Amino acid sequence: MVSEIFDADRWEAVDGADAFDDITYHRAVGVPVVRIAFDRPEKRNAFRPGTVDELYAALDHARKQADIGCVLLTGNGPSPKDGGWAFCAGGDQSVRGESGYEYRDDDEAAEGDDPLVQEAKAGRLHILEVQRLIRFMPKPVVAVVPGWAVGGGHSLHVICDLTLASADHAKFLQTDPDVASFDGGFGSAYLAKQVGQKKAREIFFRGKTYSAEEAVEMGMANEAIAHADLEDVALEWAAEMTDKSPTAIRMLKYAFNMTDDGLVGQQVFSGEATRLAYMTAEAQEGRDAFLEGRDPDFSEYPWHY
Ligand SMILES: CC(C)(COP(=O)(O)OP(=O)(O)OC[C@H]1O[C@@H](n2cnc3c(N)ncnc32)[C@H](O)[C@@H]1OP(=O)(O)O)[C@@H](O)C(=O)NCCC(=O)NCCSC(=O)CCC(=O)c1ccccc1C(=O)O
Repeated sequence: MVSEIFDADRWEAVDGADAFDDITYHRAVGVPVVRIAFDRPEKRNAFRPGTVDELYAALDHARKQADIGCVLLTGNGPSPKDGGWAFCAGGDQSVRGESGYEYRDDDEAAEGDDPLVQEAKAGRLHILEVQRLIRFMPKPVVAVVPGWAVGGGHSLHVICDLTLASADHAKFLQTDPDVASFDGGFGSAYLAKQVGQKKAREIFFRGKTYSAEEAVEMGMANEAIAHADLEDVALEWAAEMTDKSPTAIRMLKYAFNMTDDGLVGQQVFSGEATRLAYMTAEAQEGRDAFLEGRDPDFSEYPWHY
């Protein structure tokens, strides 16, 4: 069983996904959507360095699939130990070393036997690279939260484009300051854009647990959904989004990002504008003129207003 609320008839494993230990990776049947899930339910889906490597690899694979328009990011469950549900409980504190999270025991570095990584047990904080991948991915990423979203797991739901939460089991909690960690980027400052400054500071400074309904009310989740229906509804939302124009959705995501992402946001949006411009006959005339060793003739192309 992948997860109790996973409908095996609606998904098939992505080729090569069986190489993953800490996540599962599926593609929907008949809908251009993938499902990536943390698969350490006995640890409330906390991530260790290898989990982050796998998550990055799956997300990057999904990013590059031209026939995939939406990613669902979730956590498998329940825990076989106590029946508890989790989206993700953040960094695995049991492998936290002095400079970050360490590869230990069966958690192998993606680089294989790289002696620098293995011998030095270099600490990793590369969940931030995953955050950036989600942010800049040219398609919506939906956090599907079936249980705890805590610490770095809370930050992950914040960075996702949408959040759907189990009305029965989702719980949102920021423990970063309890374990002397702080996500000073999207996890906090972008959260404040969603829920307002006072509420974001309360979430971090107080460390109170919020329900799905409260998360919706304060603007950091889109909808609270009956637990048994959570994945079906997430797939319905994804199907709606992927029926729309890929270019429009991509440009909208980057437009929403741009106001908060400074020059990098402008660069990403503008890069896509350049791609669209390259598709015009006008741009092709510029290229062809260079290749043919002549002056370009743009006289046929209007100065649009
Ligand atoms: C999530 C809890 C609130 C759930 O509580 P409860 O339902 O009572 O279950 P437990 O019995 O506590 O847990 C069950 C089982 O899971 C293990 N576990 C849970 N969370 C973790 C974890 N994070 N690491 C390791 N293990 C975990 C727990 O030990 C139990 O195992 P047993 O073997 O059965 O005993 C509660 O569990 C809880 O509060 N968990 C800790 C949450 C937490 O503090 N997370 C870390 C926050 S810091 C972080 O995520 C850093 C992320 C990061 O990399 C980063 C990097 C750079 C800049 C910023 C960041 C950033 O902060 O995001």
